[in-house]
Amino acid sequence: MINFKRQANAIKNFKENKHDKNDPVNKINKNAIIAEIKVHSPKYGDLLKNRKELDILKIYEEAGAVGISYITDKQHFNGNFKVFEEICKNTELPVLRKDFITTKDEIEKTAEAGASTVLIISRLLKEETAEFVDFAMSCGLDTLVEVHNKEEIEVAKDTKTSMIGINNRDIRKLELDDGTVSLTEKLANLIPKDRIIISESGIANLNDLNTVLKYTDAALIGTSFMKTNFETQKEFVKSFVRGKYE
Ligand SMILES: O=C(O)c1ccccc1NCC(=O)[C@H](O)[C@H](O)COP(=O)(O)O
Repeated sequence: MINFKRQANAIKNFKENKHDKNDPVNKINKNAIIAEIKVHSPKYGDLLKNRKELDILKIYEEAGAVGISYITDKQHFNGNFKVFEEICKNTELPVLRKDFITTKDEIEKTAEAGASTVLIISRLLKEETAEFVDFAMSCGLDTLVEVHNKEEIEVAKDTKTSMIGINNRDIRKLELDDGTVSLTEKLANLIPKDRIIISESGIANLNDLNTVLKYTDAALIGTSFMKTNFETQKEFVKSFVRGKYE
């Protein structure tokens, strides 16, 4: 029995059943998309625009996302941990907490909130990355270890993480760069195939998506989904979930 609350399992299941015409869900849901409820972008400002996070959650669920991401960092992304808890409570989908985690207390807090996955940034935790992954796993969480260059991939490979995320943006620039999906093309082949690979950030359209999905198992998308207005958001996200797969 697949536990869909576990992000790594959900992505594997999505991939394995992609071509199964008898599976009523995966017949139409072709691409594994982690959809981010992103309330603020350092570059574009307010992205929520008077909408409610839980309404966006519903739209993402109905559009067939494989998981949900939420940034709890307040300083740059205007995140709110209480909202994160509400999101976890109100969905059967696995939820990823994105933040600049540097303490084990924050990992425990993430598990207590009912999240599936916690982001572990190798650039931030350096030689402590493996220890933080082990700790998160002992709390029952999946881990997404984020990398942005070859050296960070080496760090990620030395951990037990099930998922490695290539961030197409340089997080040090706090999103004032647009990111480039060519980074995923460049780095994905350096990651062992026994890990689930996720391309994160800067995926703006179906061309970008098709590019990253040639190399990865899933894509994490926030800004372009949030910039679409409420009326057309479901169809827009659906177009990414069902998009042409080469
Ligand atoms: O990625 C990080 O290291 C990170 C850590 C803490 C807060 C935010 C962080 N990055 C921003 C994002 O997570 C992006 O919003 C996400 O990857 C979606 O990207 P985009 O589609 O370009 O909005």
